[in-house]
Amino acid sequence: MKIALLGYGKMGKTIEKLALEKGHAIVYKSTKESSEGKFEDAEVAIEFSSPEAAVGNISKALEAEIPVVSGTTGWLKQYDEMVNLCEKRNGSFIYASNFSIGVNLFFSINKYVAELLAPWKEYNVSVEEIHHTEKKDAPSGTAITIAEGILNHSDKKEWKLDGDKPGELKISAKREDDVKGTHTVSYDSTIDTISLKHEAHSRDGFALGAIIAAEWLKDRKGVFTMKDVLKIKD
Ligand SMILES: NC(=O)C1=CN([C@@H]2O[C@H](COP(=O)(O)OP(=O)(O)OC[C@H]3O[C@@H](n4cnc5c(N)ncnc54)[C@H](O)[C@@H]3O)[C@@H](O)[C@H]2O)C=CC1
Ligand SMILES: O=C(O)C1=N[C@H](C(=O)O)C[C@H](O)C1
Repeated sequence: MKIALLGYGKMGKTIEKLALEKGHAIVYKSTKESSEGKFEDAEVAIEFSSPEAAVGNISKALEAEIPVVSGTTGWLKQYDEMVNLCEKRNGSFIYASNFSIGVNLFFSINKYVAELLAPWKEYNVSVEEIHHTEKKDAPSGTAITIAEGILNHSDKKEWKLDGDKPGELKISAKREDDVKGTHTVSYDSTIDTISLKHEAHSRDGFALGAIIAAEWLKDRKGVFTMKDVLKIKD
């Protein structure tokens, strides 16, 4: 598979390493400052850039009729715009806040536990995410997906960064040196705490999931999610 990497930072470089090991070719790569290779040679684009650059990068791929996998977080107010563009161009598009298989299983476990705990009002639920200090957005895209999974089964109305008012699901965001991504859901009562935790040990899981998504998307048309790719049913 011939891959274009839109964004060649920590994730772009990890994807390049694993894609080459799997026998794929990188035919184009771009950063904020420069690019190399021929974009039009790509069979699929994998986009991990920055919140400000994501919409431009995804549009560029869809306009060129190249299927695009996007993992950039922090731009989702314009998600519907990208879905509309994909439909207009009869293109192929997957966005996921987290491409790792473990986190996508965690999303389903999270929803199951939220439903199970819903009647037990003595437990107060909250979400915590910890990431490296270079991360631009807070809370993480993954924490937002987790919060949305809880809100469907909760009296709380909305998630809020550091929220502590009734009806707010609190998300705490911490930044520590080289943390790849740790997400914890806690159900606290005066008697005990129930915790669900996912801890990424490296970026390989995110990168591998994005490559699997690109392999799956390459010959399909439409807008998809990682649940489609991994055949996960909630
Ligand atoms: N969905 C997922 O599984 C994951 C998502 N992410 C997200 O991916 C994004 C990138 O993460 P990292 O690689 O760690 O960041 P990074 O800061 O190491 O790399 C970002 C890259 O994007 C490039 N870039 C910026 N503007 C660009 C433009 N207009 N065109 C092309 N390239 C441009 C930068 O030059 C740099 O090469 C972040 O939003 C992060 O939250 C990170 C890990 C996993
Ligand atoms: O910026 C990161 O590094 C990560 N970002 C994603 C997010 O915002 O959820 C996924 C992962 O946790 C790593």
